[in-house]
This record gives sequence, C-alpha cells and structure tokens, in this order.
Amino acid sequence: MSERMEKIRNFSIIAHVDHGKSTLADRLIEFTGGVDKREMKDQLLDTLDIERERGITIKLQAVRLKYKDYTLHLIDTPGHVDFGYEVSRSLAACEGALLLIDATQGIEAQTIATFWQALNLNLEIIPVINKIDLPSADVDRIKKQIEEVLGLDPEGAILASGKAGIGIEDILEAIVKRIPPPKGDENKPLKALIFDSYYDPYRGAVAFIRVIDGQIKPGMRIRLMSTGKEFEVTEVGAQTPKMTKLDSLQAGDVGYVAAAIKDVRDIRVGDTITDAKRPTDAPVEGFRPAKPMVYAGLYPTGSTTFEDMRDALERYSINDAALTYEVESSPALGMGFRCGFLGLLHLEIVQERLEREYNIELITTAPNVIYKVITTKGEEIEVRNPSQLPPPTYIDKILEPYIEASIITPSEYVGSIMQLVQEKRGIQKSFEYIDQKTVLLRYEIPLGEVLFDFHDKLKTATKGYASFDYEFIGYREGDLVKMDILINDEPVDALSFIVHRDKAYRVGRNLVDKMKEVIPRQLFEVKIQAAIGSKVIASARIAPLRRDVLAKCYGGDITRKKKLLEKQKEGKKRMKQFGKVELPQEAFLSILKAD
Ligand SMILES: Nc1nc2c(ncn2[C@@H]2O[C@H](COP(=O)(O)OP(=O)(O)OP(=O)(O)O)[C@@H](O)[C@H]2O)c(=O)[nH]1
Repeated sequence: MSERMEKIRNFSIIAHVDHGKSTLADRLIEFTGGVDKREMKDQLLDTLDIERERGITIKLQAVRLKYKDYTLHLIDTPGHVDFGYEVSRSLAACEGALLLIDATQGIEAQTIATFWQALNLNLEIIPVINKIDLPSADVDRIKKQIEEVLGLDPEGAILASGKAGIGIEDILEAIVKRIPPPKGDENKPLKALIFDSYYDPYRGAVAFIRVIDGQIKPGMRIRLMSTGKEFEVTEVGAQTPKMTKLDSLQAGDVGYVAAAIKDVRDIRVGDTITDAKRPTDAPVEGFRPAKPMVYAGLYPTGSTTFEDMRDALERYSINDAALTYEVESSPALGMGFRCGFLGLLHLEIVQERLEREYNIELITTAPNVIYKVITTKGEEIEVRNPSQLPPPTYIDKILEPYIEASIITPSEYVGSIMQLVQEKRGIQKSFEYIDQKTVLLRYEIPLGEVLFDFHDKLKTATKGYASFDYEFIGYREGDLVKMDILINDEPVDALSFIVHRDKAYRVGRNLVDKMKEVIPRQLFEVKIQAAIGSKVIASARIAPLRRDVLAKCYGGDITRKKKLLEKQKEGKKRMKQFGKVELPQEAFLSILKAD
C-alpha cells in the first residue's frame, strides 16, 4: 500500500435522529480547521433550506478534513428510513463509523438498524456516548447496552459532547488509530463508487464518489457501468467543506466529479464509474436502481396548469433521481401525474418544494403502496393506483409489501404497542429486553398499514418514547378489497383505496365521518358514501349552507366584506372542484386518519 493511502481514513457518523450527528460533524470540521465559527453557519452539512428547517439530513456529502498528517473523509448519511439504500452506499464508501448514542436516551431503533448496516459491510465501529454534558446522562447504562445489545467492548466507547466540545480529540485519535486505511490499487483501471449526487447549475450533475482503484482526472473519458453512458470529466475535487478543485482523485480518496452531465438521473447512487478506455473488469457490488415504495397522484389546482406542473416536475427531477412520474388522467381530477417516492417523507419534501420553489398549486391524493395482482389467467400486474385494481372476477390474489419493523420502547408501553400493532395486522417476531427498562420488539407489518397513521399513533401510545425503524422484506398475499368513495352518488376515482376486508367497515365509517368534517358546507346538500363494489357500507350528509352569509354584509362595513371574501379565497387554495362540490386537500388525505 502506498504511503499516501496509509494516511487516509474514510468514516461516517451513524446515529438515531437527534442524537447529535450534525453537531458533532460541525465540531469535527471546526476542530480540524476547515472553517471558522463565523463561516460555520453557512456551511453546515445540511444544505437545503427544508432540511435545515426540519433538522433532517437528506443529501449526503463528503467533507475532507486534515488531522495531523492524515486526510480524513467524513461522509454524511441521511437520517431517515426512506433513504436506507443511500445510507448503505455511503457506508460502503467507508472503512469505519462512529456510532453515536445519546447518553440520556440510550440505544434506539435507528441505532440498531444503522449498526447492523455498518457491521454487514465490515466497518470498524467506534461507539461514542454523546451529550455527556447533560445532567441526566447515564453513561453506565449506555455502556451496558453497548455490550449487551450490540456486543461491542464498552471500554472502547468514547465519552463526548458535540455541543460542549468534549472528547473531540479522543474521537479524532480513535479514527486514525482504530479505523484501517483504505485498500485498493492506484495502478489498476479506475473503479469508483457513486454514493450521492446533486445538481449544480454551474457544473451540471455532480457525483460524490469513493475511488476504489486507479485515479480520475479532468479530461478523462469515463463510463457509468450500469448504463454504459460515457462523459468527459470537467472537474474533480473535494469539499473542504467548500467545493475545492483538485488535479485528481486516487484510490482511497473521496470527492466529487463533474462531467457536463445534464441529468442527475444519469448518476445513479450505487453505480460504478470506470475509465472508458481501460475499463475495470467488475463493478462495485450492491448496485440497485432506485425503486419507489409509495405512489401518489399529484394534480394541478388553482392557477397552475397541467403544463406548468409538467415543466416543474421536469426541472425538479433533474435534482432528485429518486422521484419518478408519469402522466395520469383521473375522471375526478383531470390531468395530473402519478409519482413514485422512496417513502412518505420523500413525498412531503417533493410536495413542499414544488409549492415553495416552483410556485405550483397542487393536490395530492392519499399515498398508496404498490400492490401486485395475480390474475385468474396467471399474469402478474403491478397496481400503482388503487382505482386501477382489476374487477374481482379477474383477480386470483392480491399481494402487498411487508416490512420488518423494530420498535424500542420503555417497557411500560409494551401493552399499548402490542394493541396498536395488532390493529395494523402486525405479526410479532421477537421480544427482547435490552436492559431492565427497555424492550426491543420486532414485527412484520404490511407497509400499507404503516402509511396509515402509524407513526403518530405510536408516538401517542408511548408519549413519544418509542423509536421505530423498518426495512422492506417482500410481498405477501392479503385479503384486500377496493373501497370507492361516492360524492352525491358519483364515484371519485382519486379517493379509492385498498383495505383489508376485516377492517373495511370500520375504516369506511371513520372515513366518511372524517370527510364530513373537512368538506366545507356548500349551497346544496352533499352526500358522502363508502362502497365496496355496489354495496354502500357507510354514508354521511353535509347540510347545505344558508344563503345569507354575504348578504349580511350588504350595506355594512366594506372592509369586513373584503375580509370575508379574502378568507373565502384563502380557503380555496388547495381545493379541487368535483362536479359542483369543492374538495379541499384534507378530504383526499382523510383516509390516512381513518384507521
Ligand atoms: N446537551 C447537548 N445537546 C446536544 C449535543 N449534541 C447535540 N445536541 C442537541 O441535540 C439536538 C440534535 O442535534 P443534531 O446535531 O441536530 O442531531 P442529529 O443527530 O444531526 O439530527 P438529525 O440530523 O435530525 O439526524 C440539537 O438540539 C442539539 O443542540 C451535546 O453534546 N450536548
């Protein structure tokens, strides 16, 4: 191994949400002199506004730090279950990981999930007990958990506080002493793993890479192995944390590559970059094309036209390779798009950014998972829109996606969790005390059930003390039926959904009640019905509005009248006209609260 490579360390910080990952990362950058305090604010690892507001990291990036005569690459990982594949690719670019545990909280669901991911990739794991500055920190308890739950030597754990700057040097020392340098061969043909990408208006689509073998420099012709597409490198560099140009990136290095690539979808996370003239014989293992898990319809409303929306989606998806969309037309909502997302958070982010950054007014239909139907002819069809479920006579069986969920909770809430999971058709797989007062539960649950308000209910049932993480485990048969919603006797296709037969009556009943609450009164009576096939199972009526709301203002105060009209206009936002009835956004999402 070259002397240069011996002085490189590549690592990530993995942790449950809020255990202090960003704060520690900032502190490491600050300590190693990357930036001074004043600059810090603008250069936090989280760059997008929405991420910062929500305190969630979505885009991973890689920062090069200098410590003594070592070069450290700190690779950021997204902290949400929607982005599990991205996390695994970022970890694949590392030789080690800091496993951060909040000393006041202890091990939580995501701690274990990311720990397993890192372990499966053979990373050197350094446990860090964080937030020891807090009076309620219980270091002994955490040490015990580290030993008993993770099977790691608790003596190797570092005590730290990112906030108070405690243990920062110990962490850096552990990184250089305990994490091995990268393996690889500078003289072999180029082999580089893509672990993230973003769109830069000046550079085009930019890939974040870990070079495994060989080197990459400007002028070189590169090939992306999953598609065979070729590009010429215009720039390579590293984030220090500013984007800093370099002459080359070599085996063991982490950095960015720009190659006048117009579309970020050409840069697939997990793909391998090689030299087009002298290609490597095999790509890095583990590539998987991004696969949406959740679909929803997005429809233009207000002054936004279908064309505006198509244009915005086109521009938006240049920067988000995981979003898929196709034109869909709904009898109720007109022309719109069926979009595929990695998960619910991803959906929310897309929706918010389209509204805020692209000024799009839109309505989203309730998200649904992808169902698989085996027809009586033995064909398999993917159903991404519940209204397109074939009629029962064509269906042999319906399959739905399942997840394995891990829930960590104080033991007093186990009873309420069991009840909740049972309502969600979960099957308990294991029950394990991780210390005297904390339990780890594993369940298999249909993913569709988790979309329906699981998170909030879990929070309520455990006063926010339980943590939750999951992974996809495959498709299973379910006794599922399609439920249609009728407004004034007309079915609204965009409100159809698929539900388990045993719960259909309860959900149908709750749904019409919820809709009754959110649909504003109109000048005529509105009838809402839930039906399976031709059988109506629940219905509700909204009494008509009295005609004299505005009349009252005539001759009266003009500003009051204006206010009233403005208020009505505001209320119109995110509404969709269905026949004569106006349906607000909440009506489309009522199903999420109906279980
Ligand atoms: N007392 C104390 N608070 C800390 C420490 N580190 C972080 N915090 C606080 O804990 C909260 C979460 O910290 P972050 O660094 O944003 O956590 P994170 O793990 O990056 O969160 P995500 O990006 O959402 O995954 C913030 O309010 C921090 O100020 C620490 O060492 N001591």
